[in-house]
Amino acid sequence: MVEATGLEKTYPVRRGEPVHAVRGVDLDVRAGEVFGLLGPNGAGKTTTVRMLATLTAPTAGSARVAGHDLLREPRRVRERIGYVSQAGGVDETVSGRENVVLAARLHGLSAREAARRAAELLEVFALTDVADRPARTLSGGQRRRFALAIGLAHRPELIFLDEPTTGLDPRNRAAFWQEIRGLRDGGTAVLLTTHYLDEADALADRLAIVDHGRVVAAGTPGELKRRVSGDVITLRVPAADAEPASRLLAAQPYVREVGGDGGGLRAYVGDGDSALPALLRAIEEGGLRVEAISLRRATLDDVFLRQTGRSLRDAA
Ligand SMILES: Nc1ncnc2c1ncn2[C@@H]1O[C@H](COP(=O)(O)OP(=O)(O)OP(=O)(O)O)[C@@H](O)[C@H]1O
Repeated sequence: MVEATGLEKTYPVRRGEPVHAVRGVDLDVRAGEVFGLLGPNGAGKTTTVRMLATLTAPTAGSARVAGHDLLREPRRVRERIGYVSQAGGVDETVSGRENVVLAARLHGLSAREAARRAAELLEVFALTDVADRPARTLSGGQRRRFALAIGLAHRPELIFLDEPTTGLDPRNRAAFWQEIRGLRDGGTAVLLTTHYLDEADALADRLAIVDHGRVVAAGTPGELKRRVSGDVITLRVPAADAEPASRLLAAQPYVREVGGDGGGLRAYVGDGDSALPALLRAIEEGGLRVEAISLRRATLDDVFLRQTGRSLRDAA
């Protein structure tokens, strides 16, 4: 669905250094999958998606999108894709239904076909009851679902969703994830951007983690987490003990990698349940003090931490 090679985007800035928003991104999104671009604010996710959706021209690189060359056949690409921006693109002055009908008409459906398609989508997204209210009276969750229906009006093979659940409450988010899974199961490929770790983990079949305009890791959530190792032991020690504690951790045969500082040292281990008591013994024998210790499974944040040295939570 998407094969991108070396995509770059540089924005010229008046009286300033140009901004290298995207610095050489390769992507491969297959039919029938939800693909996630995960990264902090400003990582270049929106710019990448806007390039793939023909909305802004790449400075360098090439891509095939939905079977067509992005640069040579942008109109063909546009016919086959849908795009839902962060803002959502719902016209507030008319009803939700009219929004969907209008989108279908714009893509060349007849008035009758457009009405039928709109009714179908409103049913799928449980919007029929609120479809004829002015769009400005809709809740945030309803508005998001209308934006999705608008993006799907012309039955695209691939839909781009930019931060689809930002601002939704947890219940609406979970419901929206189900809608997105439903799209995929119905054969529409989905490329979405997110800065939520749990969203990428729960929703993406495969993902690329982006930072400063580059892909720093890519794979299924499971593969990425396995790459980090199994479990993470986090220790808080007094500042004076941070250096020796870090050395002591690194010297343990079952510790694969050490990261962080005194505020939160991280030891990546294969099997946390057996490593934890061994580590506690080693610390005691070393005469070091520990203020807090915890064990958890590796998350996508650990993948990001390992690749960039920062936590996605702090970076976002
Ligand atoms: N039109 C523009 N002119 C100059 N710089 C821009 C422009 N659009 C984006 N940028 C810059 O490019 C970088 C990447 O922005 P982009 O919106 O792609 O990131 P993002 O990962 O989608 O983040 P967010 O989630 O905050 O939208 C940022 O530093 C941003 O300020």
